[in-house]
Amino acid sequence: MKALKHLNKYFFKYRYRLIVGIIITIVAKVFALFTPRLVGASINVVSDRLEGKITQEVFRAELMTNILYLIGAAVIAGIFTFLMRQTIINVSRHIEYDLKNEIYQHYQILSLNFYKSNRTGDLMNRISEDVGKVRMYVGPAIMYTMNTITLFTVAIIYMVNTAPKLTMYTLLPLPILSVAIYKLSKLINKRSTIVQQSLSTLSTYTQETFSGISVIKSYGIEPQTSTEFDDLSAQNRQKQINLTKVQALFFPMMILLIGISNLIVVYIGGTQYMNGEIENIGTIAAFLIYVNMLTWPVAIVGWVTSLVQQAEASQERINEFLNTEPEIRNKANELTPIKGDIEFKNVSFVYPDTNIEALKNVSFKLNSGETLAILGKTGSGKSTILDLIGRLYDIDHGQVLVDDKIISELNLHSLRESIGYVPQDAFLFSDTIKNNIKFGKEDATDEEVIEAAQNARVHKNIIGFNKGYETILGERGITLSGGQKQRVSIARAIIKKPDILLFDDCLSAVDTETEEKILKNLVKLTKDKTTIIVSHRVSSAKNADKIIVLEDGKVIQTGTHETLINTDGYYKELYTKQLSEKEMQ
Ligand SMILES: Nc1ncnc2c1ncn2[C@@H]1O[C@H](COP(=O)(O)OP(=O)(O)OP(=O)(O)O)[C@@H](O)[C@H]1O
Repeated sequence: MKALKHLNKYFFKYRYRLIVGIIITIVAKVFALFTPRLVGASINVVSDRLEGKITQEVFRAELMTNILYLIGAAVIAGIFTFLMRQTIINVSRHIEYDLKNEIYQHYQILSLNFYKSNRTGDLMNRISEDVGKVRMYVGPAIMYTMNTITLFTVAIIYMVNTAPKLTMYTLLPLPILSVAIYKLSKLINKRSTIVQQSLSTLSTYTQETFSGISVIKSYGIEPQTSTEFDDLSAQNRQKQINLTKVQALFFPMMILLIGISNLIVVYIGGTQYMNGEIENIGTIAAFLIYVNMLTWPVAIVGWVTSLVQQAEASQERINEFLNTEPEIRNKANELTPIKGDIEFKNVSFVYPDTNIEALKNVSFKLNSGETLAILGKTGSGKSTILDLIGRLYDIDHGQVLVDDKIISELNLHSLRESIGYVPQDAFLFSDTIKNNIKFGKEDATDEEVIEAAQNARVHKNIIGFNKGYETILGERGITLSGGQKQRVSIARAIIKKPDILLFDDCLSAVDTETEEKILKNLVKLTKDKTTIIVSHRVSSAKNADKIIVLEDGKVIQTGTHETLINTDGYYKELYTKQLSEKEMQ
């Protein structure tokens, strides 16, 4: 129960509703428990009449009163049972909502490393499946426990008062039932977890095949994927059948034990009545109803125990993530306005998960408003430099300075707010093009959206679509070409008018002519902004104030376009190669 302590703050938050819920539960059960007594009393009236102890008038009047009480008690019990669900189950839904939000907020502040070391499916499971299991503890488990406690207390007090010996015999099979149900529930849970896992394997496989359907079709491997699906599906079927087997035992077991209890009441109760140990025949009828009313709550004790165990395991998994500290922490509470000077001083960086040394002793300085181009072969560390400027990782060796301050001492929000970042793989949400661009600046006007799209030279493409800026992208919408995606992503970054612009090889999918035009627009837009352009093309780098060339994490060349084309090395070779390619076009 240690892990579940995390929920106490929520119980406290909803304490009044919970208390009302518990009172309502008690009232509902107390009224429900009038039924057996009234039925018993009615049978006694019948028996008295048969024996001639009461007149026909008294018989009628008493029977009528009992019937009216029965109806009244049933109606009140019904209303309160409805209210009981409305309060306790509603509280569990509120707590489920709060817990999901808490987990989501925490996910948001965790660093990239966390996302790399945990699978997305796992993150999603903990926020949905596990929270769902915890809710079962908060709602049904509490409600049924209260139910059982009330039923037992009220019923047993009455039963012991009327026939103590019969009570003892009647209740004998109930603990056996509870233990049996507990064992069965555990088995059911174990097998349902196996079914869940197999279902998630099946859906992950299906989702992947659908996402990669074009690759599957072009390689003509549909038959293989069908066979694999068939195998997974067959495994799933077997697991479902195994689950059904144990589930099918649940009700027969209950019926068997209820039957035994009924037999005991009839046999022992009957004998005692004949011996005169029990005065009224109605007591046997009342006991029969009590036994049937008590069986379900007793079975539930077993079920609830396994619910609580599952909730405990789920909450432990949730707590594991909630207790994960974000690696990147904001150390400055005050906002720090950013001007845009950037300096790397002997920076070395090793990716913690792969141990790859992506940067080795890198140094450069860029004044606010200047443009830096970074070139180099693939895997040479270019994107890593941009990641470090956005402080997606903290470094161990050297210093990254922004406005002459160590980056980790700046307010994290101010830093990221001042950066417009265009990643290598443009990621667009399944939303309208307009909203995708506005993502960079939520309160942007339509004019601003259009201006940004024009500067990224994607406006004409957008108005060519039937719904223009309202066109939906993504799975249920249209698919943009690689170059169009890159340009929407550029529009998203420039609409923010940030002080620092980072372009990570984001023109690779556009032709050189469009690249030229976009770069021209960018020169205007980035005049007073610090800009870093990562590229494989000299054409993207030639107008930069500074150029650095990376190889295997080290800076191997620094200069301007003019100095570098006159120096033997990577840049000059690339320039000559790309110049001749251009001439050949
Ligand atoms: N998130 C990461 N986790 C672990 N290793 C990484 C990560 N990102 C990059 N690396 C490794 O760090 C090295 C530098 O990668 P980086 O992405 O900075 O190169 P790049 O110059 O931008 O390459 P490209 O031109 O192909 O984009 C590579 O060896 C890469 O495998």
